[in-house]
Amino acid sequence: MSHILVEDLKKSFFVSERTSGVFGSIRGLVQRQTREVYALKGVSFSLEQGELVGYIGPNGAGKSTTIKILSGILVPTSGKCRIGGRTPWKDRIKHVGRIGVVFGQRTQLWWDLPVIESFDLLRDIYRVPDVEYKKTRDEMIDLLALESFLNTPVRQLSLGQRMRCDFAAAMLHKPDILFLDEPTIGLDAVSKLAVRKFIKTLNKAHQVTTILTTHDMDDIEALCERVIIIGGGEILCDGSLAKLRSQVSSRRYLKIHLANDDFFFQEQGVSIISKEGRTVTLAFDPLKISAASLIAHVTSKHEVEDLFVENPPIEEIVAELYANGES
Ligand SMILES: Nc1ncnc2c1ncn2[C@@H]1O[C@H](COP(=O)(O)OP(=O)(O)OP(=O)(O)O)[C@@H](O)[C@H]1O
Repeated sequence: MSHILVEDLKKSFFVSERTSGVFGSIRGLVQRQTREVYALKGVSFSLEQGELVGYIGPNGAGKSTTIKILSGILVPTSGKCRIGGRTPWKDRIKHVGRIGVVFGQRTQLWWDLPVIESFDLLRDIYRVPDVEYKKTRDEMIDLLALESFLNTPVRQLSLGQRMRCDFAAAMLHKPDILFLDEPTIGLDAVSKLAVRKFIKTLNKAHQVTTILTTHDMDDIEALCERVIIIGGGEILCDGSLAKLRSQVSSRRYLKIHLANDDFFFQEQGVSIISKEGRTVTLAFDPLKISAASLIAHVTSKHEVEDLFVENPPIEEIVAELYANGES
């Protein structure tokens, strides 16, 4: 049985509309105009225990609405959602004991309290037995190297330190599901790598089913074998990064470092994307010309110092999918 099962989830909101002008304002006082906004238009997916999935989409796509429904904060307009055999918004109290949430943009720790006291408060809120609490807490302190700032008030921590504490806080009640919302936003390169390593460890060692929402495609490439893309309240693609690439285009790039400045090349299915100094980038369709024949063509006509075949960056693929979803 799937750990998370979502079937044809729909959610709409009614938003007030204001008519412009004085008459519009007066009419608005007596007769409120509303408009229905569809945040989710029938979203379906399922996740097995221990899966780590990237849930991505442009602004306003419906990511937060989905996560709020999955956490039991919002009730959908229609559709089904079962997590560990429970319906989140119906069994809310039991459900929140099974989930952990980390927001890159805000903390669940108490700003003025030392980190360790925030942890103790969370133990009381989630009613974690003391022996179990100490075991998990010490494991997290170790894994995330928190020892040196456990007695520092949260407001005095750097963003990287705070994020590590937030991860520990989310794990203290040993959830089997984690919702991560932009967990690396604003972090420096070293802290980003540390957070990604920790997410991987948690996911593998504890079999925590993890849904990661992010706009950072490096997070996705580093962490997710599977990606679900949502756009305009609908699922645009669900599968591996390889599937995602093949769904959009088979395009590849050949980057060439030339031995001298001159470059002239014409071939069907090949276009010159850029030429900067002696570095030329060609785009080609491997269904029309193989990388091997293209390289043979180029090297028969030009003296080449080095060359690489590259996939389009994942940002480019995702942007194309978002654009297709809008059209
Ligand atoms: N409480 C609400 N009332 C009215 N409309 C809402 C509400 N919450 C979300 N929406 C609308 O639903 C749509 C989806 O919003 P949602 O916040 O789920 O998107 P998102 O993918 O999380 O976007 P972002 O990346 O910007 O956070 C948007 O059009 C948004 O304006």
